[in-house]
Amino acid sequence: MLQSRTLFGRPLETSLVAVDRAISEFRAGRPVLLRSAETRLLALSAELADAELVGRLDALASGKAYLALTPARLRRLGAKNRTETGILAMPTLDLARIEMLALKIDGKVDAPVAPASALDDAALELSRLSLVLPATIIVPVTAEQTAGEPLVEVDIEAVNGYRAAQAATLTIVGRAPVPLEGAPDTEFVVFRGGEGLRDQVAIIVGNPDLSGPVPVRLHSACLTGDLFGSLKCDCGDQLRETVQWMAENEGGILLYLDQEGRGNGISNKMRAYKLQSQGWDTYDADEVLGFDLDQRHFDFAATMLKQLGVTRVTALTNNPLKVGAIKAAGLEVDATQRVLGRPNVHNVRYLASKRDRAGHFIDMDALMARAAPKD
Ligand SMILES: Nc1nc2c(ncn2[C@@H]2O[C@H](COP(=O)(O)OP(=O)(O)OP(=O)(O)O)[C@@H](O)[C@H]2O)c(=O)[nH]1
Ligand SMILES: [Zn+2]
Repeated sequence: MLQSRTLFGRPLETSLVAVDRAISEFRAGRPVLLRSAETRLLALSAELADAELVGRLDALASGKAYLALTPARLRRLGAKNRTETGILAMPTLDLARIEMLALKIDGKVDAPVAPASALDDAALELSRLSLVLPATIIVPVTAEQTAGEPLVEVDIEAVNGYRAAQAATLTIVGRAPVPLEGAPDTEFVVFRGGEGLRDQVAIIVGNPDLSGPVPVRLHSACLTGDLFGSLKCDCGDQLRETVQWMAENEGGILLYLDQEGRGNGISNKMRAYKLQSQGWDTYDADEVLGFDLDQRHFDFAATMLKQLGVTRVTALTNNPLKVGAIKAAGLEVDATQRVLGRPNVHNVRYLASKRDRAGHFIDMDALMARAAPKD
């Protein structure tokens, strides 16, 4: 067994390292070997497959290959009211068919959809962790068939336990004062681990009183909005206005979380934006790509807060999901406070969709009173 071997006295493989390796391999468009006690299968990202590799896997598959798809994608392909992951048999692995089912806007289910196994679900979880499209080509294999291949192998439990294990290993790796415009008394604290593929940052503004409810904002990364002032969303305004508000009041903590695109990653967010430019709303666009309303988890953010000594918070958000997640993770939420962005012609539909489809507490009249001069 791999686990009993060591590297300079360290276990050669921990489940976290195994999944990290599997993510790298998966993102590079290579098959990963997923194992349960009974079954072994090769999992390959549908988005990254090419004809040559698909041909080789087809030779190995003896007609037993299939494609695993999320309920969201299956609904978009015409499987009405689908709520479970499903698989479509691929007696021959055919790249054009894979692309039709996994990627095309006008794709349609063209064969019966069978229930997925726990291992298939883990294969899709691997694609989500890898921030590629959630559609996975699967080839069941025997140990003999892959003997000698330098495959990265990972257990189903390791994949399913990865997010929790990442949250449990969160550690502060650096902290320093970073004076900000309008908030000169600010400290950045960097944590290793958590969600996404990068480190997380806590921005402590002023000197919040940790014995009382601390004003806290969980802010998911938005490259376009936060950095470039994109007019398509409200993120940049929310980010800067929150920091400003904290600096002008009793301080607070903003967690800047590596959850670009509601956890879908920047490439999928840009695909969703392309669909939005063709008329889809923010949630329907994500569904076409195979994603649920929201991919984010916030339990690791609660762990960051606990490590900073916070037990009670005033949550600065309009998103009920964030409030629920902080409470579920064992922190007290004393109050919530709305974070108004600025509406403009480009983001008003997005804001209305958040209110109507994801239950965000957004008062459109209060918001419209703040219409930005820049549009
Ligand atoms: N998939 C997808 N993600 C988007 C889109 N527009 C913005 N985002 C992402 O949505 C997330 C917004 O996160 P937050 O600003 O933390 O907040 P929120 O969930 O809207 O809740 P609030 O706390 O009320 O702001 C960011 O990760 C953005 O990158 C979109 O059209 N599609
Ligand atoms: Zn944004």
